[in-house]
Amino acid sequence: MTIFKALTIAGSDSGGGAGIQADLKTFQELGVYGMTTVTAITAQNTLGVQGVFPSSADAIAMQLDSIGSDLAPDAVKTGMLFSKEIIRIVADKVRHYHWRNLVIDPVMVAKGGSPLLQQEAVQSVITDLLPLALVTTPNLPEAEILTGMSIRTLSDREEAAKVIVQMGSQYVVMKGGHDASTDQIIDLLYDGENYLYMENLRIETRHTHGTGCTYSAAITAELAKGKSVHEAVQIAKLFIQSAIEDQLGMGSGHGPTNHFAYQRRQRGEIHV
Ligand SMILES: Nc1ncnc2c1ncn2[C@@H]1O[C@H](COP(=O)(O)OP(=O)(O)O)[C@@H](O)[C@H]1O
Ligand SMILES: Cc1ncc(COP(=O)(O)O)c(N)n1
Repeated sequence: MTIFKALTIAGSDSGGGAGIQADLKTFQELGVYGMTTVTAITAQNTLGVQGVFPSSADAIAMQLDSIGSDLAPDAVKTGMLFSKEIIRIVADKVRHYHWRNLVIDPVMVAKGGSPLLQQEAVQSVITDLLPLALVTTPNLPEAEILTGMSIRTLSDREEAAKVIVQMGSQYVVMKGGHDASTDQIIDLLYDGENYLYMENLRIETRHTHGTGCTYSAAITAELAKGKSVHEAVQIAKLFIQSAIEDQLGMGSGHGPTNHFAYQRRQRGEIHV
């Protein structure tokens, strides 16, 4: 049996719902061997981010070299990258090791409002990282910051996706969870030619900590197994829907999603 390997380059979330922890749980649930490069340690729980401690440049470069020189990942994702310097190192190593199947989740702000990317680093995401990306997964506020556009209508979303593809990402998944004006959540997948809309009813819950991390990790895991981007995104969508729907109810703030739920559903242990 071949076990495929995926690498997450992201921040650690002590609360276990987002970041590296969400990514590894998702890889494991989807049958993919997970590896990590920790870009920062965050002290974090369901109430917010209490501290951010970026890793040193050497620590990041050496983790990437340890993996690159021995354990060739089949797919790679990035999450919290925090600074220009970290982005530059990551981009250099991705190029050096010829890592394909790169998923960029352009994490900027935690749900509670704490910055996870310095403002001055946004331009580095655009110039250093997006040209290397197979898939970029911005939420609506991130898409606005990357493109400088105000995104109100569906045609604004299409236009912004086009701009992100022009910046170099081959595919864009624009996540619609932040559009509070409707009960219908609309994610958009753009491949440079066609737009695919994926719609679902908003699940009423405050437990959405780590949704973006989990979704992009599921896409990465499926790409590692050799799935096409369209197949990977569709499986990831089912994964995140199950994880949001089957609530764990942990913590007194915005709790984690349920990484067990997708497999439990596949095994028939829970029903929609
Ligand atoms: N309340 C919800 N009900 C159903 N799906 C959701 C909900 N919130 C987010 N999602 C889905 O979770 C994924 C992450 O979306 P989003 O919350 O927009 O991104 P982020 O976590 O990066 O801010 C998307 O596929 C989105 O459609
Ligand atoms: C270390 C870390 N990385 C990313 C997020 C974003 O979380 P979300 O997936 O909810 O946008 C987070 N809160 N903490």
